[in-house]
Order: sequence, then structure tokens, then C-alpha cells
Amino acid sequence: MTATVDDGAGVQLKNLVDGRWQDGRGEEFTSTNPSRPDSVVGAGALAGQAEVDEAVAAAARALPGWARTPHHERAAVLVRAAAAVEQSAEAWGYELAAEEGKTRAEGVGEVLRAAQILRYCAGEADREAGEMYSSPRRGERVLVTRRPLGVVGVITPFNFPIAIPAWKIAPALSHGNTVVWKPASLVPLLAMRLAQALQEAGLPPGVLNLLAGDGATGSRLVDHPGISGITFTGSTGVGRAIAASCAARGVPVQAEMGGKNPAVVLADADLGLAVEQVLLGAFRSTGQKCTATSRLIVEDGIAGEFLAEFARRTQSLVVGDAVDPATQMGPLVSASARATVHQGIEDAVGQGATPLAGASPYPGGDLAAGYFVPPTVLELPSTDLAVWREELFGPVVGVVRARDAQEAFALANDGEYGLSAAVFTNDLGRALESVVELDVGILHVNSETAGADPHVPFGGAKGSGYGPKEQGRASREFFTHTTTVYLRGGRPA
Ligand SMILES: NC(=O)C1=CN([C@@H]2O[C@H](COP(=O)(O)OP(=O)(O)OC[C@H]3O[C@@H](n4cnc5c(N)ncnc54)[C@H](OP(=O)(O)O)[C@@H]3O)[C@@H](O)[C@H]2O)C=CC1
Ligand SMILES: O=C(O)CCC(=O)C(=O)O
Repeated sequence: MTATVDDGAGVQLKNLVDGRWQDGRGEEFTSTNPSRPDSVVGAGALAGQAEVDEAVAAAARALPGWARTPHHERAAVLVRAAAAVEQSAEAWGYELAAEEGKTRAEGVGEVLRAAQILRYCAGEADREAGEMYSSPRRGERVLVTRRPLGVVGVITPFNFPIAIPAWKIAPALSHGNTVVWKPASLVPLLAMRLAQALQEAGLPPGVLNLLAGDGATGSRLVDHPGISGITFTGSTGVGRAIAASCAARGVPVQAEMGGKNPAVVLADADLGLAVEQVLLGAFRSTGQKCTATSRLIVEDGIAGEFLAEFARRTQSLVVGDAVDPATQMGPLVSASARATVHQGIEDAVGQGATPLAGASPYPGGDLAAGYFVPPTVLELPSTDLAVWREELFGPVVGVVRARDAQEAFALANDGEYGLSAAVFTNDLGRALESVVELDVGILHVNSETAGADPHVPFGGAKGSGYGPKEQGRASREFFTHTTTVYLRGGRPA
């Protein structure tokens, strides 16, 4: 009988190296269910240095053949994988909710999003593949062609266990690279599911290698001399360390990192819409999105009315087991995440923040046993507090009031991050002003701070991003490099 995430022992985790599924040879580890921490979701063993060496060697061997495979044949593999992922959406969405803690509906939605990304990237085969320029010399044309980067190391975070890997691995493969992937150790099962789908769709051995591992495994991958580039998403501290290490060796790096994303609600906004969207931005995925709303700036004139309704709706969110269809917000991913978020709330309250919703830890029962934190809204006495400046990565929103739009935009820009922002206004002039004023990678006007389509660039400004952007056509800037060809043939005309 096939093991399931609910049968106690967990699903057996394997690594994929050179087309073979094998047990890890390092320390044993498990992933557990954050709603019910005693329940094991996946069980296996970490990959060590030897497996990193084997995976990189396999990816290097597979590279010339895969790079020369016609783009349309590479795309066909992604299309087949997309169909398999889509077919498994219900089952894997359930597993995702059990392993990571976002709600089941969000889990299913994320799996479907991965399928959509695989299809978008397959479409790259039909898009223009280079450029041609005229030449100042007779009998010559200048072509700009694209080549794969090579063997790419992919390091992914826990919070989007299948969508983020899909939007790194699919363009890597589509552009002819081979991959060694180290997913977050908290969510190895969903990583295995995606790798299975791609492998069974017909990838040749060694084109995609999966290593379950921890930070040390990631570090070995980053430092491996056989790696041609690293694409990373995760915390700013780890991302900067990886970028420094890659820079020292001249290896290209793409790092998408933390966020402290503001929602600005101006006095002329549709307040019902704004409440709804800020709730989604702040509390979906339990606030564990790099694009989550964690700062709220409300214009004075409507602050009282808006905050009363926002607090009321926050308090009425149904918090519970992530796989229960009635749940609107699940747990945080781990005990240490819960401890960090509770500490952040306690520190803020100690420094004068006023709780408008949530804040106190659950006193007992299932919510105290799981890694649950109540959705929390804190009105802040100043913007000096850490809860305003540092990423907490949980369901916590700090609120300040602004005199006018100008002050609101200045407050939104005040900070080291620049991933996403939302502005709520019915005034087109104000909306356009926000486009000019706000220094962010993603700006939503009248929608929540989170959310990203696969066909447009994704990534942050300031401390949130380093290197070329992800997704859409932007992704080829990282996954390929150009060769400029001065092409003369025959006799000059
Ligand atoms: N800007 C963006 O697009 C996004 C940013 N994020 C950010 O990610 C963070 C949350 O994800 P989280 O998984 O906790 O992030 P981490 O930075 O802790 O981990 C990300 C990945 O890096 C690995 N890792 C840890 N240490 C090292 C190291 N020294 N060398 C190489 N790899 C290492 C982790 O392994 P292990 O899990 O085993 O520790 C994991 O696979 C938040 O800061 C969030 O804002 C998340 C999603 C999108
Ligand atoms: O906003 C989204 O939907 C995805 C963003 C993301 O990668 C994240 O929040 O971790």
C-alpha cells in the first residue's frame, strides 16, 4: 500500500540523481505537519557532499545533449509534466497543506499555478529566440543568439514549495540548462512530487537532480566548482551570503529575498474593497509570503472607520487545521517561526504598540498544540519599531496613520526592502503618482500586495532582490547568456 501523509510514518523521501531515485546517505530527517506537529509527513535522509558531487557531475554530463535538444522537444516535456501536475492538484494540494500549513484551497491553487508556469515556460519554444541587427559593413549581419548558462543550482524556500521551484526549474530546463535542486528541508515531499512529474514526463537522466538537504547541503551546492549559476529564493541574510560567495568566484546569481510590503489606503479609496484585499494580503498563507502585507498606512480621514472594520474582519477569520476545508488561516510552518512571531508581537507591545486584533498566544487546545498564531493587527506609536522595519514572516500587520498621500508614499518607501506594495485609491492622479513615487518591484493598485502572473517579471527592488528578475521573458536574462555573432558569408556585396 502507498504511504500517505496521514498514516503516521510519512511518505518515504528519495533523492533523484542521474535519473535514479535513491535514499539519502546523510542524517535521517522528517517533515512534520505544522497543524498537528506529532504527525510525520515525509521521512528520509539528507544528501551529503558525495551526493552533491554526484548530482553536479550527472548534470554536467547531461548538459551538452539537453542544450542541443530542440527547444520544442524540451517544451514537450514541460507540457507533459504540466498535465501530470494538474491532474494531481487535489492530492498534492492536500499534501502541501499538511506539510507547509497554508490552507488546502491555497495548496490546490499553488499546485495548479505550478502547472500554469510549466506551460508558460514551454511556450518559450515558440517565442523569438534571438535578434538580428544590420551591420555597418557590407556583406555582414549581426546576430544575437542565446546559450544556456550551464549547470544551475536551484535553492528554494519553504513557503511556496511547488510554485517557486516551478518558476525556477521550468525556465532553466526550457532554455537548455541542467539543474541540481535543493528544496527547503521543511517541505521535501512537494519537491519530490514536482521532480517525479518532470522525470516521468521524459527528462533524460541527469537533466534534473533533486537533493533533500539542509543549509549545509545548500552551501555545498553554492560552493561547488561545477555550478555555472545559482538561483535562490529565501531570506535576505542567506541570499546575501550566497551572492557574496558567488561573486567571489564570478558565478552569476539571482536572489529573491525578503519583503516588508506596505498597503496604502487613501481617503478616497473604496473601503470595502480595501479591507477585503488587505485581509488577503496580510493573512493568506498565514502571512508567510515574501509579498505579504505587513505594513499598513491609512490616511487620517478614514483611519478610524477603516481600522474598526479591518480589525473586526481579522478577528472573525477561522483559524484551524490547514487541511480542514472550513479553515481560512492555517498555522505557521514551524515551532521556531511561531516563537519568532510571538516574540516580535510581544516586543512591539512592550514598545507601545496597541493590539487592534489578535496578539495573545492561544492558551490551549489544538491551536496551542499546533504552530498557530492569531491574525494580529498592531497600531504603532512610531515607525522605529522592529515590527515596522524587520520581516517577521507571519500574520502580523503594523499600522500607522498618514496626514496625506504624500506622507503615505514616503512612509511606504521608508525601509530597506522594496518587493511589493499596494495602493488603494479611486483617484487616477494619485494612482499614477504612486507608480512614480514607490520604489518597489511589484505595485498593485486596488489589489493586495501578493500575487504574480507567470508572464511578467517578478522580483524586488532595494534589499529584496539581487540579480536579474524572475518569470516572464525576464527569466531568460538569468538562464541564458548572449553570443553576438558578426556573420559574413560569401563575397561582400
Ligand atoms: N522575494 C521572493 O521572491 C521571496 C522571498 N522569500 C523569502 O524567504 C524567506 C522564507 O523562506 P525560508 O525557507 O525560511 O528562507 P531561508 O533563507 O531560511 O532558506 C531558503 C533556502 O536556502 C537554504 N539555505 C539555508 N542556509 C543556506 C546556506 N547557508 N547556503 C545555501 N542555502 C541555504 C534553505 O535550506 P533549509 O530549508 O534546509 O534551511 C532553503 O532551501 C523569507 O525571508 C521570505 O521573504 C520567500 C519567497 C519568495
Ligand atoms: O505573491 C505571490 O503570489 C508569490 C510571491 C512569493 O513568491 C512569495 O510570497 O513567497
